[in-house]
Amino acid sequence: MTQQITPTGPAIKAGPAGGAGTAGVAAAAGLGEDPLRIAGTAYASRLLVGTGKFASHELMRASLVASGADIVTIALRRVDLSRAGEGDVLDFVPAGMTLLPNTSGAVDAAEALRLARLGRAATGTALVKLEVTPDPRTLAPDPIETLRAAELMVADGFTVLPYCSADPVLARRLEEAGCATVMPLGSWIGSNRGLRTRDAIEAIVETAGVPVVVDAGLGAPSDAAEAMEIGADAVLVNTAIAISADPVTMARAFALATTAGRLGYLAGRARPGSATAAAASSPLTGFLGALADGGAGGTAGSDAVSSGTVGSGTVSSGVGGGA
Ligand SMILES: CC(=O)[C@@H](O)[C@H](O)COP(=O)(O)O
Repeated sequence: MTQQITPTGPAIKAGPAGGAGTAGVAAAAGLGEDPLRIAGTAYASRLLVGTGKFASHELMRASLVASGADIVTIALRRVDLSRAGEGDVLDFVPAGMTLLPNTSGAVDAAEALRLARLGRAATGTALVKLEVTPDPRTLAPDPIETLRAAELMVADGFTVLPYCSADPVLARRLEEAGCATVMPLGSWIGSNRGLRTRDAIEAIVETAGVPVVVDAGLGAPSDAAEAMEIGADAVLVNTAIAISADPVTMARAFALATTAGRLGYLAGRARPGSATAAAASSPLTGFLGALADGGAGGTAGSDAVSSGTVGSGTVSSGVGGGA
């Protein structure tokens, strides 16, 4: 069962075939109270998934279920907008998932808007993942046309989630234009090269007032964890799941990694220390000496003693423990 917490707002239900779904990993990890909020709707899962490149619709469906995702993006160009035929890809999106139609293939703002309007008419959702990628080599988002399209779409009543360059200035402009998220790229779509834009993503995260969803290029679960650890609100993954040897297991792995990264971020990660010097994990001075002064005795290596605290709890460590 997917874990959309507030099944109201702009989200629509997809997939007449329905499905058992899977307990959202995020919910299972106790993150039900830490939902991802997009345009007033809360979602338990912070992993968004794409639907391209799967070997079959059935495998796609099983992978979506395994991902625990609440939001699934689908290229409007792939959808039979007339809904005339049987077995359209939409029929394999598990019930309960929120459809996020995308304008993949659009080369300018006008085309993106046209696609988005067709999609809204066919699916009933005002949510749109804006993609304007005129360069067939890199599929890099066109920042100028993306901003232009975002302004047009917002004015037309869409809830706009734009795929964009990892550029803090552009991200701010998209937010000012009324976008519901920003979705900076980790690396080129389908490249599986991971978080090549890490520094820029960190800069975006620092100032963004809308959710930051790292989209594209995340090639391994650890890439998703890294993006979440630096404060991204969510990640979107397609290729790395779809073309893996076992997409269902990989979907699950990305779900776990996304949750792990989020927990790491919430826990407040330790800052990296010196590159040239260690910092002992256990005190090296004033420890055994204090015991001797207090007359507690104890030869190193004999009794277990209490040492220090971790968080709020006292932990026990054997005397003579190293760094
Ligand atoms: C599916 C989608 O919306 C794209 O933005 C993109 O395909 C995701 O990137 P990867 O395929 O690299 O995960």
